[in-house]
Amino acid sequence: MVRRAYSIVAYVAFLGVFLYTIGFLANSVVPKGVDDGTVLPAWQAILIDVALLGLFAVQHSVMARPAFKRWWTRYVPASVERSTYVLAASAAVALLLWQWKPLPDPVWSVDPQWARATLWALYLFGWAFLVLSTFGLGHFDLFGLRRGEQRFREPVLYKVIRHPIMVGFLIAFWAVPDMSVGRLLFAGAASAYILVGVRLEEHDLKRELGEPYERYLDRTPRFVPGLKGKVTGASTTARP
Ligand SMILES: C[S@@+](CC[C@H](N)C(=O)[O-])C[C@H]1O[C@@H](n2cnc3c(N)ncnc32)[C@H](O)[C@@H]1O
Repeated sequence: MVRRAYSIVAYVAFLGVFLYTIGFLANSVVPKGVDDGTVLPAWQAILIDVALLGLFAVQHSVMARPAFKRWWTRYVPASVERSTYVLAASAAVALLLWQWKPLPDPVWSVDPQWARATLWALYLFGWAFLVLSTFGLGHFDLFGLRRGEQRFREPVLYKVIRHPIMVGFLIAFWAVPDMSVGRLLFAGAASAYILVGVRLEEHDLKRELGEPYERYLDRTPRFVPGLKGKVTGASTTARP
């Protein structure tokens, strides 16, 4: 009962932070957007923002490593491991949203109304696409509400690319009509983290899921549909 309540609290925390982030990066609806707040000297703002992004990256990657999971499930019951991970990630993002220092100088600003509307539509599409993708992998397992077994899955979007959730984030980070220096720092650093993070994830999944995932790596591109040819028996068996 207590565990159930804990996992619901973690999920609600994630949902709150997630929805706030959509408004934060759009500079609308929420009280403090990415370009709002006290403007500090640029070097100070950059130091603080990079530290906040770094904290999230360390939390997210270290706590996801199998060795770390083995170690801390000696202290945290395995049944709440995922919820604790979700809670820690939500706390790291909440801290970032709260303490983020703006660098509001414009980098680009798109003028024609139709282009602005298209970019906003793409922005919302990115968020919707990533939410949809989570359901393919088991939304409630991913966010700690249910404890499913770790097994290889290849739902529809994952047949086309290996990382649709990350593609959704990348679209949402870059599809923006008004790009400030601060927003660019966020998009650049978060994108770099995604490029590293997916490699770490693939490395772990190869070990955990074995051959089905190895074959999957061979036949399915990372981010861009069609970049790699469809699998042939030869490409799979040629792998040492
Ligand atoms: C936040 S999700 C991101 C998944 C993927 N990188 C993406 O962008 O869609 C991370 C979790 O998905 C799991 N995962 C990723 N690909 C998977 C697959 N094909 N089958 C099963 N689990 C997978 C990983 O083990 C990890 O726990």
